[in-house]
This record gives sequence, C-alpha cells and structure tokens, in this order.
Amino acid sequence: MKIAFIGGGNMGEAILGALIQKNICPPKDITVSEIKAERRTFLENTYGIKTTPSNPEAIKNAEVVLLAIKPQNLAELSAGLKGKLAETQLVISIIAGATLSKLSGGLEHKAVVRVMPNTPAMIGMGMSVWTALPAVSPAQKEQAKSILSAMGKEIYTGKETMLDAATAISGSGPAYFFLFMESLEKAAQEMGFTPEEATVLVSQTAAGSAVYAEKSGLPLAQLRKNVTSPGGTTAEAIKVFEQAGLETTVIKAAKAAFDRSVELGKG
Ligand SMILES: NC(=O)C1=CN([C@@H]2O[C@H](COP(=O)(O)OP(=O)(O)OC[C@H]3O[C@@H](n4cnc5c(N)ncnc54)[C@H](OP(=O)(O)O)[C@@H]3O)[C@@H](O)[C@H]2O)C=CC1
Ligand SMILES: O=C(O)[C@@H]1CCC=N1
Repeated sequence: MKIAFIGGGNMGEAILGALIQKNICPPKDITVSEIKAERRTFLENTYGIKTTPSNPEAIKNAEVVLLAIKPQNLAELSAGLKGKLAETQLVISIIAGATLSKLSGGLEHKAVVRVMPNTPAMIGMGMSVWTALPAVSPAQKEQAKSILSAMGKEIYTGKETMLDAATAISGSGPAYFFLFMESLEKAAQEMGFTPEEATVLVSQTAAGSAVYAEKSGLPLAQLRKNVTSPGGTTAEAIKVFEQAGLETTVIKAAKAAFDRSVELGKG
C-alpha cells in the first residue's frame, strides 16, 4: 500500500512507525510531506522513508493520503489540495474536530475516513475510533482497518458524534494518565525515592494495573476493592481522593475535552 502523510509530527511518526514495524508498508512506499526541514531529515534518517515539503508532490501515486496536521492548518492544506485528489485515493484524517463534511467540502473529495487515534500507537498499543463517508468502498474500509490495527485496537462507529467522545476519552486520555503518574512520581520523591526509582515505581504500577485489569476480566471496582484492605492504607488514600471529588473532576475534564472537540468542528 502506497501511503502519503501530510504532517510528520508526533502522530504522523507514531503511525508510520507502526506501519513499518508491522510490515503493513515498506519504508519505500511511505512519503511524508512536512514543513519543517529538520523533521524531514529526522524521519528520513530514522525510518528510511521519502519526504518532501510539497503536499501535491507527496500525494502523487499514493493510494492512501493520511492527514496528520494540526486543526489550525487544515484550511491552508485544503486550499492547496482542493481538486487534486483522484477519486480512487482514500483520505484518512486524524485531525481533532475536523468533521467529515468539513474535510470532504474543503478537499472536494468523497472517499474520506475520520479517525481519532492516540499516541500509544507509537508502540502498537494505540486506541482508534473511526468513521467513514458512504463513498468509502468496503475495500478502502479494509485498508483503513489494517492501518489502524497496526497501531493497536480500533472501533468503527456509524455515528460521527462518537468521534468527539473518543477524542475526550482515548484521544486525550493518555495525557490524563500521564498527569496522574506525574503527581504520584512527585509523591514518591517526597517520600525519599530517587527520580529514577520514582519513575520505575510509577510506570510499572501503571502498566501492571492496566494489563492486570484487562487480563483478569474483573470489574475495575472489584480490582480496586481487592487492593483496599478494610482499615488499611489504600482506604485512607481513596478517602482523600473521594473528598477531593476525583470522579466528578474526571467527568468534568472529559466533558471539557468533548466540548472543545465539538467547537473545533464548528470553526
Ligand atoms: N497528539 C495527540 O495525542 C493526538 C493528536 N491528534 C491529532 O493529530 C494531529 C497532529 O497532531 P500532532 O502530530 O501532535 O501535531 P504536530 O504539530 O506534532 O505535527 C504536525 C506537523 O505537521 C507540520 N505541518 C503543518 N502544516 C503542514 C502542511 N500544510 N503540510 C505539511 N506539514 C505541515 C507541522 O509543522 P509546524 O509545527 O511548523 O506547524 C508539524 O511538524 C492534530 O490534528 C491532532 O488533533 C489526534 C489524536 C491524538
Ligand atoms: O489535544 C488535542 O487536541 C489532540 C487531540 C487528542 C489528543 N491530542
């Protein structure tokens, strides 16, 4: 599969890295259009792919064109590519808040897939939620699915509003977990662990908890109860989280991300 990336930043790199690692695409079939010269050099040297500063040049001969630029650059990108895409080319956009109608209208193109991925795609542990316009053929849907599967797990939805919800949960989600981990690292250091030890303690606890939750198949509340001995240490910590309104705060934060995704879609 020949694929062109428009934007070779964090997510562009995460996706192309997964495609190469999982043998979905050899490096010679990947072209990245990227504005920054130093990023182009880095991507060429690290992955052996082709790069160009020109979007029209990048999309030549590509079966799939993957848009991985920031939302504020979409208007300029659409103006430059408008009418230049062949009917058979599949556009896959990961741009937060960029709706199918905005993408399709701006590019004058019908075969468009919209995805919300996340950065753990970098290590094949990503979570993507995606939807497609009716013009996307079953074969193109399979192509999209194979790209997203290389990055981790994927869920297709027929309801585009679920993309805003996915943005708030799995798209932005890694940052929520990192914030919590940063706080726990600070606590570990205050208790006397070195920064290196604090990182190991927190990372291994987070990774172990996530994998254990998935593998055990037990409800999260049950797993939490198993750690929380009556009258013990965990109960004291959880009391503090509850008094501070953790659950309400998390739901409020996710809702703020959802609202911002909707707002980006209107802009
Ligand atoms: N980061 C994340 O966790 C997630 C991000 N997303 C979405 O992915 C998209 C990309 O995010 P991310 O990778 O973090 O962003 P980055 O800023 O890291 O990457 C975008 C890159 O594209 C370059 N660029 C800008 N305009 C153009 C253009 N017209 N042609 C070619 N290259 C261009 C940028 O250069 P310059 O910096 O100079 O503008 C930058 O290097 C965003 O739309 C975001 O909403 C989705 C899910 C998760
Ligand atoms: O913060 C953002 O807008 C993007 C979308 C999801 C994660 N990062």
